[in-house]
Amino acid sequence: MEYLPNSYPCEDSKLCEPSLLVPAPVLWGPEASGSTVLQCPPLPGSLCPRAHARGAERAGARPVHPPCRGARHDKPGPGCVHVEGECPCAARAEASPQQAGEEPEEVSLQRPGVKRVVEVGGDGGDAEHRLLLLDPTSVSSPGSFGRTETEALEKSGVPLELQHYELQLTYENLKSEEVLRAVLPEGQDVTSGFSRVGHIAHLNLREHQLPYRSLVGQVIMDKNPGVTCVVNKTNTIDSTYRNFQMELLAGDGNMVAKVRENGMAYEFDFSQVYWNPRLSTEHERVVALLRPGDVVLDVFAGVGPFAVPAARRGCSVLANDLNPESHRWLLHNCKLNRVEGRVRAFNLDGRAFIRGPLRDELPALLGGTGAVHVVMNLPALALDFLDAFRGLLGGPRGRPPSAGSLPRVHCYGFSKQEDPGRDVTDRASASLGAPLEGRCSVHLVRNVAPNKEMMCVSFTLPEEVLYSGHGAEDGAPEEPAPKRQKCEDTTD
Ligand SMILES: C[S@@+](CC[C@H](N)C(=O)[O-])C[C@H]1O[C@@H](n2cnc3c(N)ncnc32)[C@H](O)[C@@H]1O
Repeated sequence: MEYLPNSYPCEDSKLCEPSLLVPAPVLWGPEASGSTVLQCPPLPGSLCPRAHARGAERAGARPVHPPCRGARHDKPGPGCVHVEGECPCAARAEASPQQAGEEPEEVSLQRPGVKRVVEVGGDGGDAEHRLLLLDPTSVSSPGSFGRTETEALEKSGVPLELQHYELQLTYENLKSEEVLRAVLPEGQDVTSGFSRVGHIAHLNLREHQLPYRSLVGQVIMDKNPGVTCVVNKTNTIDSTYRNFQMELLAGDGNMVAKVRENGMAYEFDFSQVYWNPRLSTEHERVVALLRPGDVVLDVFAGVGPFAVPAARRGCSVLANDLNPESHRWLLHNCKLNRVEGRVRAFNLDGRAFIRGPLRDELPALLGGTGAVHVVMNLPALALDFLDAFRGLLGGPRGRPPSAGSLPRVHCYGFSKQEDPGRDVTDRASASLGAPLEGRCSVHLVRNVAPNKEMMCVSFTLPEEVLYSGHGAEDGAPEEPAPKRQKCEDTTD
């Protein structure tokens, strides 16, 4: 692949039209019988690492391409074979199809705005033949075809030969990684990975990428239909409300996102509240535990991803959040999903909510027919809030005989310990003042960072905690939580 002299976009955030000359392998065949010519063009290693790697693996050697360059991604990107122990990224490698012994992926050239089947010799040329353009990153020789493809070609009488075809690509036809690789200084991470919340793409650029932030933002917006706003998260997170601090890289700056999760619609100002698309499975898991008629007490409700679907399932919900913006959008989302009749929303500190509205309602709720679930998703701090349940319904008489089943608590916590399950169980026990071992279940929610897990510990609130005569003082915790704290993890 060769860059034309005018093919480089300018380096100051404005892109001019780059164009590339790409010798793409071509499948050549008569229209009817599909006779095919395949010939391997010389492939430049930097642009087709997969093809090189595959050849090398076939020959029993190690891949010859540089390991993947993405600084942060969950799995190797296109054209990238992750080399365990060599990749600079923290990727949890998934075997490539080739490594897993599967058929290689689609071999025809797939690029936006490029026709895969072209006339031979231009319009009015050879009426007998058509060219099928192949992806040079997948096909380097006839041996690149998988068994199914080879059999199909043989069956159609297509000889295995490759032809060269010169293809002129413009900015429109390039993928974001290719554009960024062309415009960023050599050796620079080509990070085009981002998370998406509605129309907003959010990145987490590293220090050395910041000089190119506007350029990266523009390319991501151009290359991803529906993205009209690109922001960069700064490395700090406001620990009180868990919303990101962010700067606008490209686009209209409209921060009000509209998303769907597990069949529910949500709207919120992404710059003001917490929202994490990676929690959708966890929200679904917990909501699946609920039955119509149950009661949900959501202490750190955010904009409603537990509360709204729980209400839709037929539960009554008390949902609380300290952030006035979360509270506002929670009310909005209840209306949006027509469940406002089942949700009562509060704007209190979690401890005040537990020792206020929750305590007031609990005796009546425990005598009811439905189960009572308490959800506490503030993983950095929630385990510490469990002491608010000590002696919550305590008194000289203890538990009244008429009290029904005790509440089921689902409390989240981060752990960096070798045994995160034991760690969160021990911390929950210490906070409650009662041992939970053997009386709880622990669920791994997700890996948040290297050596950092998000866990959920679920248990029935022990009677000796709820009805003990010695309650934690009402109001503020004994040691006030820091107002702001630095957090290495910017995703929660
Ligand atoms: C990690 S988010 C979880 C939000 C939502 N439950 C979810 O699953 O997406 C934690 C929420 O707790 C709220 N919060 C933080 N500190 C709080 C406190 N002391 N009391 C009540 N809510 C608090 C934040 O505003 C944020 O919305």
